[in-house]
Amino acid sequence: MNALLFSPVFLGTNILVASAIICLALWYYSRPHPGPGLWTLGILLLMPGQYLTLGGTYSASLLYNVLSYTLQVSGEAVLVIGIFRFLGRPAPWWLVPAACLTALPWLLWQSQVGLPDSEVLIALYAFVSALIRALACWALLRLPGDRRLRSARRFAALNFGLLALCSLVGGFLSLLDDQQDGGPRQGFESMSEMFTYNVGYPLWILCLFGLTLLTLRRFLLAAQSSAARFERLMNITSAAVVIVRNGRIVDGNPMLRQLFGHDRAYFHDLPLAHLFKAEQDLEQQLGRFDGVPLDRLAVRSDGGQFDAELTVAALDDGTHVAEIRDVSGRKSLEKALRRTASRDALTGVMNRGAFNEQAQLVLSQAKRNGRSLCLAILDIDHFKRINDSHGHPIGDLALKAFSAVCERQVRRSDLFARFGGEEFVLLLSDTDAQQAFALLERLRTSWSAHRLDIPGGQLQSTVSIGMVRIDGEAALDAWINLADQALYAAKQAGRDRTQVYSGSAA
Ligand SMILES: Nc1nc2c(ncn2[C@@H]2O[C@H](COP(=O)(O)OP(=O)(O)OP(=O)(O)O)[C@@H](O)[C@H]2O)c(=O)[nH]1
Repeated sequence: MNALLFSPVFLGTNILVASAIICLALWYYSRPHPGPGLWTLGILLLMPGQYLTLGGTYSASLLYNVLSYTLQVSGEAVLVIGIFRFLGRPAPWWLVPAACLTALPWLLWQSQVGLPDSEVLIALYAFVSALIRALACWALLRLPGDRRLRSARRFAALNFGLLALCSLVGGFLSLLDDQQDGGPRQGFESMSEMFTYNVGYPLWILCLFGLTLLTLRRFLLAAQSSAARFERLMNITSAAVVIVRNGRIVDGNPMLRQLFGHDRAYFHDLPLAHLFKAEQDLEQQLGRFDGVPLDRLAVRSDGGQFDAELTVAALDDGTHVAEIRDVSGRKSLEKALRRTASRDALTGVMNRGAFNEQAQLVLSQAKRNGRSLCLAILDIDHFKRINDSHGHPIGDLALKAFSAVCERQVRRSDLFARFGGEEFVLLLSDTDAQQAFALLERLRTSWSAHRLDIPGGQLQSTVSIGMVRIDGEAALDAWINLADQALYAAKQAGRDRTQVYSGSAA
């Protein structure tokens, strides 16, 4: 028992347990990168193979010997396959059956001689493992891969090379052991085992250290690459990016200085909210709107303001990353687009779509407040004749002039729009029928008095107007229809007049 407890074999197997734990940790922390998982598997195969040889000798059972041998060579092979995978190469799985098949010559020899010879098997294992370890050394030295891993690879290769040499020497010592007096020996009595555990295992620990170094170096390189990518991204992005801790700026990219016009020192420890106009409790908002863009008015060093989009996202170390984008160009474009979409292209007054939208609002507000409203449709008389006798461009000029005459006279709160062709609509807020009639008459007479300068003379025209007082629950279309009826009546009555709808809306 004492011999077992102090046996170097026991020490060796326990070193393998520790190695398996280390490789397991390497695998866990480097997932999903390949390599350490196979190293762990290799050691897990080596361990039972080694335990089977506990006590320094193989048993007389053939099955026991073969099982122990194949477990150990498979473990060595899987470990080397792990190195191939770590270096990003395809896994040479053929190595496992090839290593196991090396037991065949020994089995054949045993079948001839009869008695199993453990020292010869140990020697065979030593020679085969020397080959496998030499392959690991070659792979680490020669296989292409990330140049930045070169020094760590050389270190690991050196140790695997030395381990391969050690296996060779161990193998020869096993054969020497075999020449000596027969019979099972304890670990202390076997030269090969003494050599393996005194030289081989320290070298194995160095190999393990080499593999750990390689993995750590890969972590470091990955972190460095990610930091370099982040830095590059920060430098080329068109947005200001800041790191914020407790609502205060810790770091920012060059665009931050460019956007706000301050030097780098100004931003250090500055509350993020100071970059914006209304300094609401931004810190609270940061928590609530994680990753949601917020519209803010940002303030430059010269006091100038610009529309900014602020997006803040929490990082896992308790800090926030904030992206500040100058969106003033986009905002003014949006404004221009909105304006274009709601305006009539020829006259510049509101178009029918925008009128319908806004008129609905005015109607519902007036209903709530009990205010009076009037709606009128204005139609230039005999407009076809203008087109026919002076041409379409002059017709366009007349439409523009009519719009200008009307716009000059209506209030800002009134809605004036071109409905299409030579037809216009006017919604008068807070206006009773009398006031509306007076205004419409003023418009009508202004237009008939207007003289439009055209090539070869002046153009004069009249307008007919149909008006209705909005005094019920009917929808907008219904009021437009009634105003249209009044307009028709005005046209029928000889044009150039304002006709008030006299019937009931119902
Ligand atoms: N120049 C120009 N003409 C237009 C435009 N849109 C419609 N028109 C013309 O306006 C004319 C409208 O003619 P009608 O609907 O017969 O009306 P009208 O000649 O004014 O007759 P009444 O309304 O009965 O007085 C048509 O000749 C259309 O081609 C435009 O944008 N520019």
